[in-house]
Amino acid sequence: MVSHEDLAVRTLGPCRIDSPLAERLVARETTQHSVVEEDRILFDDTISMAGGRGLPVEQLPSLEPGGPRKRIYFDPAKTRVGIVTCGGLCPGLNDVIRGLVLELSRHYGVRRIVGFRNGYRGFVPRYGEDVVDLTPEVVMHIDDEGGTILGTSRGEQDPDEIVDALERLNINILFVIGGDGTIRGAMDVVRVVGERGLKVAVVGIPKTIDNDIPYIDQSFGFQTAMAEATKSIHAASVEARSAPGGIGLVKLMGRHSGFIACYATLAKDDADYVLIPEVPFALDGERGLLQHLRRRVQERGHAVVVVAEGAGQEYIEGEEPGRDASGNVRFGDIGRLLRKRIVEHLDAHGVENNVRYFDPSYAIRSVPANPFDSAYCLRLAHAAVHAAMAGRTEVIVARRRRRFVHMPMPLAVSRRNHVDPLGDLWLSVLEATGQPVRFE
Ligand SMILES: Nc1ncnc2c1ncn2[C@@H]1O[C@H](COP(=O)(O)OP(=O)(O)O)[C@@H](O)[C@H]1O
Ligand SMILES: O=P(O)(O)OC[C@H]1O[C@](O)(COP(=O)(O)O)[C@@H](O)[C@@H]1O
Ligand SMILES: [Mg+2]
Repeated sequence: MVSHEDLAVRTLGPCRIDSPLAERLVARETTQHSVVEEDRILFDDTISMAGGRGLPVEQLPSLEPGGPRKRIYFDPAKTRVGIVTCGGLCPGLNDVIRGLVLELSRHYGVRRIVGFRNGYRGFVPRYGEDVVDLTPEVVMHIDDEGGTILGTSRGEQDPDEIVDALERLNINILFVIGGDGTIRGAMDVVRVVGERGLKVAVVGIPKTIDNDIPYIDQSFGFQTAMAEATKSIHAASVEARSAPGGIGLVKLMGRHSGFIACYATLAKDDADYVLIPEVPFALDGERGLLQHLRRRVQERGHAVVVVAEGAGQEYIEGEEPGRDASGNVRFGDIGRLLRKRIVEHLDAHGVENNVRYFDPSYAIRSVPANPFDSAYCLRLAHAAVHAAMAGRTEVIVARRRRRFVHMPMPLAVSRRNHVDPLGDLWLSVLEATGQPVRFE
């Protein structure tokens, strides 16, 4: 249960400097579309959850609103900013970089902005990475391309070496664009900054196509990645419907969460089965997937199976799951295993089958952001600049229930966002595919 204390935002100190945006901050008030900076946003959004706390309303857990403050902590003329992108690629990384640079330079008059190359290793001398001067001219059109102009990496780095670089370059604000690993790394940086008594704001923009960041509406890039995934599902459906016993099989990224598989299926309502890490499934047996799939192919002549890469790992034999440089699990290939088991099962029952296996893998995350994610990335970047200039630190900016908020980093990494097997998203998938609630 998230408490009031979990939502407290750290600041570097009082805001005494008039914001350059002050004249734009006309008499705002809290409405359904905006929140004044003195107000807060309730965390619970149902009567039962809020009422269940038995607390007076002002003690209910609440989040600090995002957005520009009338007074800021940093003097823009003396502020130097660093930006880093870490972890896997995600549509919109360049949009966030671009948004940060344009907001800082155009609206706050911050002139010195550098990009660190290839993730956190960009701070560490032994990698010999140069920093990149970021100006509006440099970033103006980078959002046309996928990936990140700064490069990224995985693998832990020494936070003391990162803070050494911040001190050498006299950086006052660091924006980290990354997922749970990056945010954990940023918390180590915040710890060392505090130990050294430095006044450096560290603000995160949460990133992952997996949508596994908790308590936020959706991570940027997720919508673009799932839209890209629908192309493979549609192709699988065309192939399946074009051959006797046609079976289209699509494996999608998402690591431990099945959101991409679920939403891509709902968007392109062509799939007969969706398999996700959150819902175990029996392969064999009278009520197993293979029997059900065989009957579906016999009755209908074709079928499409969408499998999230983290599903069914219990069936991967002889392969110890690897780990990447950051310690994230590297899965066995459930798509290849399913293809093998489906062909064996249908052959054994004399059912003609033509299985077409699609693994778009990196293709769904290396594309440029779609217009929704581009706009979302720009707004996240604006919120991140407002938060940092106001001296907020050890926070991520996030969109929650349609409002931009400051979420403490410890909360952002306290758990992983998963598809709820009892939730409405999974129910919609079951309704769309017609698959049984359980294969057991
Ligand atoms: N548990 C951790 N503690 C501290 N830093 C971490 C941790 N996990 C990852 N990092 C740092 O964050 C970077 C990105 O993490 P990774 O898990 O690869 O991607 P993501 O941030 O997208 O989850 C790594 O290169 C590493 O420097
Ligand atoms: O890029 P790698 O190291 O091959 O990792 C692939 C993994 O990265 C992801 O794309 C997500 O990466 P991040 O969480 O680091 O953004 C997963 O969906 C996928 O399993
Ligand atoms: Mg991660």
